[in-house]
Amino acid sequence: MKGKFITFEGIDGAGKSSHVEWLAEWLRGQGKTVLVTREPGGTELGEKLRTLLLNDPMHLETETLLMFAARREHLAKLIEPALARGEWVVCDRFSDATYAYQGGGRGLDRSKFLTLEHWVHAHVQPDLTLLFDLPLDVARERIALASRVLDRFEQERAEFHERVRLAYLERAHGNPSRIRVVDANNSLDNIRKTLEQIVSTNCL
Ligand SMILES: Nc1ncnc2c1ncn2[C@@H]1O[C@H](COP(=O)(O)OP(=O)(O)OP(=O)(O)O)[C@@H](O)[C@H]1O
Ligand SMILES: Cc1cn([C@H]2C[C@H](O)[C@@H](COP(=O)(O)O)O2)c(=O)[nH]c1=O
Repeated sequence: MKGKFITFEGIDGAGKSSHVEWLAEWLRGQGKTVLVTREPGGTELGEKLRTLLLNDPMHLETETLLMFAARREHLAKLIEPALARGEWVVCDRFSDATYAYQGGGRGLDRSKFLTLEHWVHAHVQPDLTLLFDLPLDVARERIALASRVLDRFEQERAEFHERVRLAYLERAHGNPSRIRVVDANNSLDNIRKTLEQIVSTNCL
């Protein structure tokens, strides 16, 4: 049977990464072979681009093009071959993040996003996207509690992150069959029950 492509999305600190490995293990328990990966990153080149993207100031269009360059490499080297082998791919962020961060957060012209999306992966879209949604102040509190060094995006002002959140919700509204909004202002256990239910209903 064909593999599925599942992506995780949400504002910084929404709690995505706390569930990516968990979902992969749960799917393995259902007999699936699962590849876990992330964006920007996933490949050797993509991880180098990630370091630049998360640390070096750059023009908005440079940032957008590098996100899609990393994505092109990721699709060619990891995602498409894994799906072709019948494996499942669980990816921490994908193009919805460009829509939300570069589009919503920074104001990139939507037609430029659509052109790049069409060029780079018109033929591949996630089967399911889990959008972790929660109020910004809760996400900020979680990040503060984790006391980690903040990257270039995490250092952005609250208004930037509010715009990112709204853009994600707007994208979900426009793609209701692919993007499922998960209430991330909840316990890990409750979120996991929700994920099990969504994935079972939509993918298994
Ligand atoms: N449901 C939850 N309740 C309380 N704390 C949580 C919950 N989920 C995650 N956290 C904590 O919040 C912090 C951020 O979580 P995590 O790294 O999973 O978020 P993220 O969405 O992947 O963030 P980023 O995109 O910035 O990497 C971590 O310290 C994590 O332990
Ligand atoms: C794919 C993608 C990512 N970003 C931003 C969003 C996050 O702030 C960082 C990645 O960090 P994480 O801890 O792994 O979530 O990159 C973006 O702005 N645009 C994108 O397309």
